[in-house]
Amino acid sequence: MLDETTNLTSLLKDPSLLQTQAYIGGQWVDGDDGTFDVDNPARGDVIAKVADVSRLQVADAIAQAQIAQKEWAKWTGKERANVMRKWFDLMMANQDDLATIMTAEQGKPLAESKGEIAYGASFVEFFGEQAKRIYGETIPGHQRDKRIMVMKQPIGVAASITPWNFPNAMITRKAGPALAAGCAFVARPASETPLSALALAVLAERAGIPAGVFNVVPSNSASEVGKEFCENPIVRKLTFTGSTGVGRILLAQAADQVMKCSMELGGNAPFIVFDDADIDAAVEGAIMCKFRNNGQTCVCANRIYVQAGVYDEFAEKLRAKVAEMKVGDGLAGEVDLGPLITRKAIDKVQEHIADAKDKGAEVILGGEDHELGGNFLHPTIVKGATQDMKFSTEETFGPLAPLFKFETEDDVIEMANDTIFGLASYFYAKDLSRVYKVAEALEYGIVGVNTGIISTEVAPFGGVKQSGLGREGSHHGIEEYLEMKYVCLSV
Ligand SMILES: NC(=O)C1=CN([C@@H]2O[C@H](COP(=O)(O)OP(=O)(O)OC[C@H]3O[C@@H](n4cnc5c(N)ncnc54)[C@H](OP(=O)(O)O)[C@@H]3O)[C@@H](O)[C@H]2O)C=CC1
Ligand SMILES: O=C(O)[C@H](O)CS(=O)(=O)O
Repeated sequence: MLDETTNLTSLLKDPSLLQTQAYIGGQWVDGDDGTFDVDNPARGDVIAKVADVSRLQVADAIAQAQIAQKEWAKWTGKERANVMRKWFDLMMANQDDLATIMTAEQGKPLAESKGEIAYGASFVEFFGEQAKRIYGETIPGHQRDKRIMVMKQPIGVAASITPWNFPNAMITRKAGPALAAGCAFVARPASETPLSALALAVLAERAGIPAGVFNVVPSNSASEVGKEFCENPIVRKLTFTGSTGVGRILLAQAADQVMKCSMELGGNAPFIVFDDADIDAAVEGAIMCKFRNNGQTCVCANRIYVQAGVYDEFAEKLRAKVAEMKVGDGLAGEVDLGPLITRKAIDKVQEHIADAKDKGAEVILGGEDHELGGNFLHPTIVKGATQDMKFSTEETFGPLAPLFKFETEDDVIEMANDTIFGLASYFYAKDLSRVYKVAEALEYGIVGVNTGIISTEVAPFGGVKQSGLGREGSHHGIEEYLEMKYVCLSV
């Protein structure tokens, strides 16, 4: 645990994983704009001062990436796969230290951080294997003297902007397919959590990923970096994970270059419990879905709809289980819920609770400030939630579980789909006909059936409507970093 006498370095088996300089073209460099502070969300202490790169330094990283990419693309898929496997192995060998760094800067419980390191590493492993399987095709000619080929080639330099909630996996979910495809990569991590990204660079260098192929440009000015990424003609791919609002800004900025964009944006996930569900399983699933990362994920249940006949039973069983959840410093030992990332995040949750109460909801657990103070909050459950309350249209991004009561299948499908978002959705039911019909009717990119956790590298993760563009993970994920070339031969 961090305190006045214990700093982050002393908690690490390999302190060299804690880097605060930028990693550009294979060199560790100071920021031309000085440094910015990284805080520990549990205690508020400054744990590191990290290089604040300038826009010129970002441009330099892009230029170096362009040079490196031309060589990297000449490597065979197998050669790329081999160094990516080493990167994966190093991530797993250093899982404890990477997790400690993550919890120190992001706050999630150590066990969740360890889980994220394995999840993040799985994208490097999976796409390293995919590097050997990037296939083109031949197509029967349209004339007797024509032969048609289709080639898949790397798009070039990819730039990435990622959020603080998954400081490792959101980067590797992009860098994995990018590097496997033969692209070079410039990563701009969230200002709250740059240390995890820089630790990834340390291991990429050790794995033998060539200088300039993987670059990390931490900065305190997100918009300046975003503009360089969008306006620099060398960048041909922008990949973003974050809020829909910022996604819109970046899409508008990238339009001038007609840049290929992947957008993993906000969500407002419905979690539906039908009267034929296994209620105990649904309670377990709701807890995992709602309170993972303290509710700070884009796929967390944001609205929990329970059919009238089982509403009170579900509410009481959920309340009893959540009341047992332990809140505390993620580094301090067995806790279920760490701090939220900032005080601003707390204020948003409190705003949603106050709004619900003003409109008639009943708080059956939590709701008040936590005795630990700071960024800690009691997990909260409200009954009597209705569609006019703020959490029905806004992502809470915190430990608030609003319980809505519904009567019929048609009613709940209409309410669940009544949002601009379309990322993840979940429901619990046993009847096969109902399962099939509801899965078809939900307007979301992801549907979890009798499960609250859907995250895996082997499946296509992404949203519809205003939750995003493109897919990450699965064999589909690498297509985001490839261009298709049609070759017509006259023979
Ligand atoms: N679909 C998905 O997979 C995910 C979606 N999200 C969504 O993101 C939100 C929470 O994460 P949060 O970090 O607050 O989201 P933000 O969109 O505020 O930030 C995401 C990233 O974008 C950067 N950024 C902010 N403004 C700009 C800009 N004008 N130009 C370029 N970059 C910018 C941020 O930098 P800085 O931190 O320095 O401000 C951060 O690195 C929620 O809405 C959540 O649903 C989050 C994770 C995953
Ligand atoms: O940032 C997020 O919320 C992640 O995309 C969710 S997951 O992929 O870790 O489930």
